[in-house]
Amino acid sequence: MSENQLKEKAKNASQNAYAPYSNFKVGCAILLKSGNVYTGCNIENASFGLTVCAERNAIANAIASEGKIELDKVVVYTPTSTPTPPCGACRQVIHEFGSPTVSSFCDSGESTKHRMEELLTNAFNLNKD
Ligand SMILES: O=c1ccn([C@H]2C[C@H](O)[C@@H](CO)O2)c(=O)[nH]1
Ligand SMILES: [Zn+2]
Repeated sequence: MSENQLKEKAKNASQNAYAPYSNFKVGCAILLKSGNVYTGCNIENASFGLTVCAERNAIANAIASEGKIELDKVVVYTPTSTPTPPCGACRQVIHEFGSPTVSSFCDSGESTKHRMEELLTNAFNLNKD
């Protein structure tokens, strides 16, 4: 699936966001190495800390359907005038499932594209022996 098709899916997913507190509806589409695509939106909670981002919900959706996953591309839509790459928590969770490209786009049409290593340098890993 093309980057533009992934953008369309991410923006569509944002329409399902539950964001009554921030009114900031985010959507995410992820392309797996398997070739399949999953989406997610942010889901807020009255207990603010329980809010889950669009990116992590997309990953949860993929794992619920496929079990083991490997991320190829992550595309995020935010309702902003400049592209907004994922928050730190999402970067660490994306890192858990591969080293995808991460694209962010917004309402101005502007977009950014980063490799995971740029977004999360020296990532935390459990290097047990
Ligand atoms: O990477 C991010 C950062 C924030 N949000 C959501 C969480 C919250 O509902 C709203 C404002 O922070 O945006 C995401 O979906 N992804
Ligand atoms: Zn996040």
